[in-house]
Amino acid sequence: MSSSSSSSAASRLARPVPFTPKRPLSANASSDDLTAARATRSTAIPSTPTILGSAKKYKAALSSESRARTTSKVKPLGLGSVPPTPIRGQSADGSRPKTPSTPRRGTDSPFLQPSMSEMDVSRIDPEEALVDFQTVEPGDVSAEIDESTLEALNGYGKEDKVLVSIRVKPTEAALAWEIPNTIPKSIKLEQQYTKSSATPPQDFRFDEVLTGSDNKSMYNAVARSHVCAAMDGYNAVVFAYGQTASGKTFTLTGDEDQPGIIPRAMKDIFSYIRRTPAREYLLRCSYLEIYNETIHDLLAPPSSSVTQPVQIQGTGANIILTPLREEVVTSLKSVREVLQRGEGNRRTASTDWNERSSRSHSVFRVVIESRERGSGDDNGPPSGRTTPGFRPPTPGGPRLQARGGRSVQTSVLSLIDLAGSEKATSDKERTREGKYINTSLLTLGTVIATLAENSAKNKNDHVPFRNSKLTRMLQPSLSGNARISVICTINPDTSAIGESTSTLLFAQRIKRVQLNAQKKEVVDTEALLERYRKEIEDLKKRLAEREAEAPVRTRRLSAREQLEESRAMNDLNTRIKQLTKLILTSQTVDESRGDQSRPSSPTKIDFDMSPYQLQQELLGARRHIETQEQQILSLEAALSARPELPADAPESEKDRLIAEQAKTIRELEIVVRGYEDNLGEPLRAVREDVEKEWMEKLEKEVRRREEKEAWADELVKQLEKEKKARLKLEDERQALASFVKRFDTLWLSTGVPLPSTKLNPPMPTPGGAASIFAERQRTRIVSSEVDMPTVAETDSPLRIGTGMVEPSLLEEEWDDVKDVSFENDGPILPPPTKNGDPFKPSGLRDVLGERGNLS
Ligand SMILES: Nc1ncnc2c1ncn2[C@@H]1O[C@H](COP(=O)(O)OP(=O)(O)OP(=O)(O)O)[C@@H](O)[C@H]1O
Repeated sequence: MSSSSSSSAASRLARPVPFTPKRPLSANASSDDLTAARATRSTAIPSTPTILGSAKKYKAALSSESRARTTSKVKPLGLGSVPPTPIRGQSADGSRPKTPSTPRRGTDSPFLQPSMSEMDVSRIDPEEALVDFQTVEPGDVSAEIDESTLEALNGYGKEDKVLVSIRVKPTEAALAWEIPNTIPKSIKLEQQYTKSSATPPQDFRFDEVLTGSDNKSMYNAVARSHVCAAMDGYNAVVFAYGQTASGKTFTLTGDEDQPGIIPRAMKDIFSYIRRTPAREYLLRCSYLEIYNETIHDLLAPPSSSVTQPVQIQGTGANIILTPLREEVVTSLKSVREVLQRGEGNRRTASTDWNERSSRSHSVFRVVIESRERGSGDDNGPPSGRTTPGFRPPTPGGPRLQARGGRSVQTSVLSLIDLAGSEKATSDKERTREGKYINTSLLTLGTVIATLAENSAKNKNDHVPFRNSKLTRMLQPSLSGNARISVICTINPDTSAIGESTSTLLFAQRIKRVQLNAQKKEVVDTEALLERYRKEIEDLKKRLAEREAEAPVRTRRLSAREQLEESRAMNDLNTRIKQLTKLILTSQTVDESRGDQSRPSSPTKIDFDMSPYQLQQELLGARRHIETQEQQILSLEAALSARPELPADAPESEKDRLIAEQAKTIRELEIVVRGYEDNLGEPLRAVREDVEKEWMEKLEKEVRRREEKEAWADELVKQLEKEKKARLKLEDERQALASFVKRFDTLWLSTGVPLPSTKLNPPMPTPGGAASIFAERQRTRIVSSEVDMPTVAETDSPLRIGTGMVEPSLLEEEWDDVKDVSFENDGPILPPPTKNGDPFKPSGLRDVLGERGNLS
């Protein structure tokens, strides 16, 4: 690069970039043209955002544990720094009292069983949690989100590709990259740094190429549309990828002067709520990091996060992280508290390149639950919507889900700061971390490459999501069900050409990944929002009952009991107020701007349900569907039983009634469909679990059977051999018997009386055939006990009683026995003749034959 071009490029890169409109029709289109083009491409945001969600089952628990780890510094946050919130009842050592979790459906109110209470918001004093979230980021006026901005931003909702942007870090050093004015949103290596000057440097083109330090324009260009998509019901993921020290954390978190994507996104979320009066919201945040391939919950107390790492459970797109703490946030103040706590727990360290390098991948997640506000939400207990156009057949008759019929839309916004790829460092520990970081980034690269290849060639090759925790966790999003924006950060120095090129190649690959994010409508009565609503309803009923009984009761109570009674009623009141405050509406967001009294309410949610619990949930949901179907039937009956309109009724009146009826039916269909969708996930999960369990059992049985068969074959063989050996023994016995008989006959024929001591019977001698035989048999039994699987007698094709084992020799063993000897087995002496003459040997040999015949 020449010095003049270098300086001009440097000034271009260092210059803050103004808001960059996305995807112009042509390189020189005016901004008005662009806005118009985007507006036509996008769908107008409905005044009532569409309903979506996935049924999440969880146990909720409010908790106020928020001890920061002492090992790491707290990075400055974009939301400004505030002193830690003092908490009433804090102990001397700074630890806060632990609050148990919310009782599950069907349990009594925590106020009736204080010791069992799992959700005690009353411990958080709103007065002590005061915060002015406007002071966090003066100048960034949330009112910027107006209808037209939203429409324009939502243009990206129609995209099925990942939004890929490059952010070039400002630098004082010599630049190796240029951003040509002629080709918009492109970047290329200066000619002089390409290896072969004959080849022109490659132009890398992206959705955005950003320079400078202005985080606001960066956020508007690459993340805002995705935050709005998440508020509109789509899952959305924004992540930063790049070499170490290239500016990922600066992009995601930022600093006090330039807040990054996370604080800006949270502010937009609250703005969105404020400008959406028709809906009410519940927001939950979680924050985790993947360090050396272990997932740590950054919001859990440090000790428990170390001892209890977060596990990824489930398969495919249905993964669950457990145990993972989620905290309900109701204001920017509570968000900031959560962020500060999580940031404090992140692992950072000084490396050769970055004084404060992230040594882990961090994921900040916001679960957004929302639903239409019911007619009874403002005054008195919510009673649900009365079906439009429906006149109940009986007073107070069927209503559309007074207890949980309104659809709840759930979406997740994930903001991810990946650890930076790096070379080996001078520090051993950093090098070890670096290996894990590089391996998981490599896996991410492979996964993206395979996905891109699959999309391009319409293939279905195996994607190695399971090769790292990061890709496993991102699997649902990368598989398509999320809108994704990736910001690839590069350091344009000449010293980092290799790393920057590799980042740009990664960015090019991810651009080819196909997405298909969907919204779906579900009726999720288990959603926390719904549970809060239900609990409020129950509590109000209890309070009303107590109040009605109060005049009679108090007359019977002692002074102390009266005091307790009034305390209990106070508790009920406080609880109702607190729960009501947790449910955000545009009205309460506005109120909280004014009185700043919304408490921060950390809530623990964990997702570890056993298959049994899941099945119970499933049964409950099924019963609910049946009820719904009954309701539909009775509603349809009621509709058809309606008095007909008089013939002379105006057409407009008829049309109105028809439209109302059609709407009613549509709503009922949505309710049922929602339940069916809702059931889909748990059903699949349960089926997969059951199938897996039975497949394992089956495989085990097959293995056992094969082992048994092999054993049985072995026994049969052994039996055959024993049979042969026995036959041989029998022959031997018979030969011996016949020998004795002939001998006796011969002796008798000599006329000499038989001596009183006859020929000794054959006895086993040590080392002889019988003892070898007994020894072999013993060894066989012992070895069969060791090697053979234990099989019940009834299982075995052969029965072997230990006491019944008779000595036997296998054929080859028998052959080994060279000498069959008997006790006193000396030479057979001829019997003396009557007159004392020696015996005639020839006759005897005739009778006996060769001695060898006996063996
Ligand atoms: N666009 C930018 N404008 C101004 N300063 C920047 C920019 N990008 C990065 N920096 C500065 O560069 C330094 C390193 O940035 P940062 O910590 O964000 O890098 P990183 O990619 O997150 O590194 P690591 O992967 O090691 O965590 C910080 O001091 C940051 O303020």
